[in-house]
Amino acid sequence: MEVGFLGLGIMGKAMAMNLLSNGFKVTVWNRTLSKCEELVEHGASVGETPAAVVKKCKYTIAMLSDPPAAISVVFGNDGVLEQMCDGKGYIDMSTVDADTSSKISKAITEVGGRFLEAPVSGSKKPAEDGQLIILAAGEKALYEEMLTAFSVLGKKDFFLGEVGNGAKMKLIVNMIMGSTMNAFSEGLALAGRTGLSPETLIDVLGLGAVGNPMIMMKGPTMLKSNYSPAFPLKHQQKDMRLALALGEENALAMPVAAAANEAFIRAKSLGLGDQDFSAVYEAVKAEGLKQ
Ligand SMILES: NC(=O)C1=CN([C@@H]2O[C@H](COP(=O)(O)OP(=O)(O)OC[C@H]3O[C@@H](n4cnc5c(N)ncnc54)[C@H](OP(=O)(O)O)[C@@H]3O)[C@@H](O)[C@H]2O)C=CC1
Ligand SMILES: O=CC(=O)O
Repeated sequence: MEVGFLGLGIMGKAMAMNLLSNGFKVTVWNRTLSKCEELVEHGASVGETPAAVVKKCKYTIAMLSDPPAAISVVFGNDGVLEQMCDGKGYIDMSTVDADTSSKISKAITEVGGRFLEAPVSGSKKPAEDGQLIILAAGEKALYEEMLTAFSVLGKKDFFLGEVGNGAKMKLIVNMIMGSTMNAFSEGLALAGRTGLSPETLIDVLGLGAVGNPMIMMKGPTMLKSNYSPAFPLKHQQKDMRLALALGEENALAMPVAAAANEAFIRAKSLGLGDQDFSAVYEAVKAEGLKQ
């Protein structure tokens, strides 16, 4: 199977690499073209523009940072739409809101193309290990044609119906993740303030129901102030913002998520946007010191 791949950030690079090592022919493009080099060493071809990739490939996957990036790669100069035509499939795996996804879907299908949104849950390591959870929605037949690729990229896929449902599910999952990370950060900070050992807190959590995989994996690195990015904090804040907008559209107040979003915004203003999202712990500690 030959696929195009647009966006070689933390996730896209790992996903494209997985496809290559499982026998797919992959043509890659990235805004910063130098990031294609490592993939080329592993057998990928390079498309000069998103349009060139779509021209060459029947199926093109995108993994881009946020709604403006997803929109610009489709609608911009030399963008996806310029070569989209009958029978070609576009699979957007970026985390965006349902409106962005619907706008892209409409434009692609209006020129005869086929669209699937397929955001993923799981971070850098699951992407490297082909263990993502894929939340697909859109054209069912295209979903079925992509199952071979999804079985390489993920451990489980869900087909959730109409365009927008994958985006919504992903934002809800990440809203829970961001809120949990904040509660955990406050717990670590409070343990420290009260003279308890944060390391012991993690041990205690690990023995009970509250010690989820995220806490157990991130806790020890947070205590070492190691925030090497697996999931960049700026993307987690984007997801909180989009989830809060989804809450507003559906008349649901989400004060816990709103408070977590504020903490991520504070962390960004401390220059932590490109660090791992667990760096919100630094913002929690800094805020605590002010009081
Ligand atoms: N990291 C993670 O753990 C997970 C991330 N996600 C989601 O996946 C997506 C990608 O995440 P991740 O790989 O971590 O992000 P990165 O920040 O590592 O990569 C972002 C990618 O988007 C590209 N990009 C950004 N802006 C533009 C633009 N205006 N035009 C064209 N390309 C652009 C970047 O290109 P360039 O290299 O030129 O900057 C890069 O290829 C995000 O939506 C994120 O929320 C989902 C699950 C897990
Ligand atoms: O979107 C991030 C993730 O870990 O999933």
